[in-house]
This record gives sequence, structure tokens and C-alpha cells, in this order.
Amino acid sequence: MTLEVSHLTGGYGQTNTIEDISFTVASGTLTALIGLNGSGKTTTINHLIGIMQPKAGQIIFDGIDSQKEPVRYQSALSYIPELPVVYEDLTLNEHVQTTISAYHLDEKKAESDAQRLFKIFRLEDKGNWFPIDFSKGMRQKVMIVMALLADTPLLVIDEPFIGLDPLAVADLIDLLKEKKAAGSTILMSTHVIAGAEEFVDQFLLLDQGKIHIRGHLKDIFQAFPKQKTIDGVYYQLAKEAEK
Ligand SMILES: Nc1ncnc2c1ncn2[C@@H]1O[C@H](COP(=O)(O)OP(=O)(O)OP(=O)(O)O)[C@@H](O)[C@H]1O
Repeated sequence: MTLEVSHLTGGYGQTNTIEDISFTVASGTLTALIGLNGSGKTTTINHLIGIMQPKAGQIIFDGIDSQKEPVRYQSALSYIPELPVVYEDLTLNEHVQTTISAYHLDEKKAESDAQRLFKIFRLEDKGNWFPIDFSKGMRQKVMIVMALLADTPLLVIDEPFIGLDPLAVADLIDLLKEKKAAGSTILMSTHVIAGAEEFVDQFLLLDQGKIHIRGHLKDIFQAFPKQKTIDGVYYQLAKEAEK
């Protein structure tokens, strides 16, 4: 099940924030969208999850066109937002029930999957807690658990590592590898590059709303021969934008 984005162009008003974005993500692989603040990562993701409509271009997953069959397209995807969105009046267990109903999941399997994920993220004794008692990292973990629980073939993730402690970062990376092995198609925006080669199959470096380079990290460094780190690449991009 491949995600195919072709010539995607869009933005918030008259101006185009992203322009002519094309890429594919194959089943069982993870693509990382990287780039400076404001380069268009979240805008691209907003189009992929259907909260923004393309001004031009197409998004197709497993042959389903996001604009022609939005309901079918959306039911194939789950999303982890950059900022956690939790229901303040629902307990953690009730969040699980909401996900089970929304995605018509098999109750027994989903509950046992939820217990496993709670254990991994050290939430297993917090089933009756309300979000008001959650830390920032715990809220983020709840979003991750809900998205993974939905078990959709397409997973779209906007900067998932913010607020997570190092153990949770490592646990999430392990879960993403597991999802890849199970055939999921994953697109993730991130600022965290350290160690990413280990589980990222393709990087898309966005710059001012366009794909500057795609490939492995070595392809990015080849394009910026003076730079040894991704911070150096970003610094050079920022300097070039000022000219
Ligand atoms: N709701 C909005 N209305 C108008 N312009 C917006 C809106 N959201 C973002 N933008 C603009 O679109 C451009 C791309 O922003 P976007 O959030 O996609 O970047 P990003 O790469 O995700 O950045 P970050 O790394 O900070 O999350 C920026 O110039 C931003 O100011």
C-alpha cells in the first residue's frame, strides 16, 4: 500500500505555502520530512490528513484519491499531532474505548493491544486518570497509543518526540520499526535526526515549501559538501534564504 503524493501545492490564503511536492512512501517504509521551522512540514501533513485541501496536485493511498474518496482515504490513516489533543473529561481507558468505536476495532484485541502499549509507555496504572493529571509527555504518549491502536495501514506523524523522555523516544522508535515490519506506510516530520538513519528509509528535506533534496542522509550531505552535521545544513539553508 503506497502513498503517492504528486505535485501537491497548497497554502493558507492566496499564497502557496508548499509547492509542487512529489514523493512516494512504500508499504513497510518510513519517510521523514525534515527542514527548518516554517519550511512547510506541518502544512504538508495537514494536506495528507485532509484538514487542508490541495490547490493543485493529488494524494493517493493504496489507489484511493484523498479528494475523490475522502472518507475511504481517511479511514485508512491515523495521525499523531504535534500538539496532543486529548478529551479532558475522558479517562485514559475511555480514550481507548473512543478509539475502538471510531475505528470499529475488535474490542478484545484492541484492549489487549492497549494494555501492551500502556505497559511499554509506563501508563499501565493510569487507566482511570483524567488528562488534567497527565504531564506533557504523558499526553503525547496517549496520542501515540491511540494512533497505534487504530492500526491503520497509513500512519502520519507530526514531530512525535517533543516532550518524550529518552526511554519513551527509544520505545516509540521500536514501535515504529515494528509497524514497518508489519507493512505500515509511515510519514513523519521531525527535528530529531540523531540515530534516525537506523529506521528512516527516505528523508525529504523541505526548504521554503519545496523539496530541496530527497534520499538518505548521505545524499543530503553530498548536496552540502561543506557541512558535517544536519545543523550545519540548516544553517547554510537559512543563510542562503537571507540572500
Ligand atoms: N494557519 C496558518 N495561517 C497562515 N500561515 C500559516 C499557518 N500555519 C502556518 N503558516 C505559515 O506556513 C509556513 C509553513 O509553516 P509550517 O507550520 O508548515 O512549517 P513547519 O515546517 O511545520 O515548521 P515547524 O518546524 O516550526 O513546525 C510558515 O511560513 C508559517 O508561518
